[in-house]
Amino acid sequence: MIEFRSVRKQYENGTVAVQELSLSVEAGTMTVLVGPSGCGKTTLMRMVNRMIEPSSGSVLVGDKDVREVDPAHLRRGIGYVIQQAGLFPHRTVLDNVATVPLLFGRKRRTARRRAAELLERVGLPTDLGKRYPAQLSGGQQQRVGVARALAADPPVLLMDEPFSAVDPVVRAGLQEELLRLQGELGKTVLFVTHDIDEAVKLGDKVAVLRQGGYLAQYAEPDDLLAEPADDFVTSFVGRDRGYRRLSFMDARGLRPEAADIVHIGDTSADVPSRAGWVLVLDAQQRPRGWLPPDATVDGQLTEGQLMAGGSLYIEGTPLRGALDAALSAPSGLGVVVDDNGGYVGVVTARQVLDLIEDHRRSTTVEGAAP
Ligand SMILES: Nc1ncnc2c1ncn2[C@@H]1O[C@H](COP(=O)(O)OP(=O)(O)OP(=O)(O)O)[C@@H](O)[C@H]1O
Repeated sequence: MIEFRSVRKQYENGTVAVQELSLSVEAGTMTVLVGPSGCGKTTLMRMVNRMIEPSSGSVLVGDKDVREVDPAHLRRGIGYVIQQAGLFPHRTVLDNVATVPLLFGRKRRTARRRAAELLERVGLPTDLGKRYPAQLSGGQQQRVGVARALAADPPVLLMDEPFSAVDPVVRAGLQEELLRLQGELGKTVLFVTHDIDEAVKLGDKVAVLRQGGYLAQYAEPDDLLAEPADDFVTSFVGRDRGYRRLSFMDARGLRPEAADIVHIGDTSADVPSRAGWVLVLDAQQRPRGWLPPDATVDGQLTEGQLMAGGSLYIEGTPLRGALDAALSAPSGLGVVVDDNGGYVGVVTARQVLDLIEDHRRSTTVEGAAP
């Protein structure tokens, strides 16, 4: 869908921003360009919508060389999201988003209706539409930027460090939102960041660039963490890559076990005689916390008597969450819940590690020469 064929960019002052570089982005997938400052990410991205022309080589969008397409026409099919959202400060949020459908000749009322739909789609309450960009938080502005880029329903989205100006918590929320949106819309996305964690979280594939505009590696996130191509990529992906790979590891084979349980409101007579930790659930079977082995229960069990639990692991999600649940629980037992937050069972860190070991053995055997 997007293809770079031996593209090279040398600026007039002699700087070579991109060396002869080839890579292709499959339709409906998200590729993240990542690398340190000045390695040519933005230059490469801007060649797609002809904001920058390559010195040699070619860029294809949907099998067409972009040089053969009129830039205005080309850009209609390519949404563009930048850092700080780039909104018009003197137009309301709704009108910022409606600008694009208006440009395409839609009637004002239709354009506004479409804009309101898009605001909802990116997770913003529609009444924010009446405000001006300065009256929104950074994260909300970024969402408006995404809504505006989607307004023409373009098959391709370019996103240049869209989330780097917001704090880490808001940023994590925006990333989740983008993954959800992408799951619904299936755009072909090229996303630039200098943050490797963001890259492996978002990308179906990740292109690591290094200083001087070289492509160091182009791979799926799990492969990038498992087998960095060289020392540069190894140091760029960071030290805890083994742990981070758990984010991609399938939890099939994990067998939660039954814990000792009681419910809020139970009395001391209901609490099992025990040497170990007891998990406390509410009436909807949702975990509320733990009773330590030596705790005594006076009268009815209340939330005030509990020790806070660790993170909860949602059954079926990647193994990283299971290990985190086990390591963060005071009991050492990671609580497994279903999609609705209902108690399923518990797992220990040992069980998770054994499963990882099994995965490793089976992939080594599969990958071995016959
Ligand atoms: N118009 C220009 N004229 C000359 N050199 C430029 C121009 N634009 C960018 N460069 C240089 O080209 C190289 C690549 O820049 P580019 O902006 O593509 O990198 P980047 O990876 O996006 O960096 P950052 O993460 O800091 O935004 C840098 O050395 C930069 O100084």
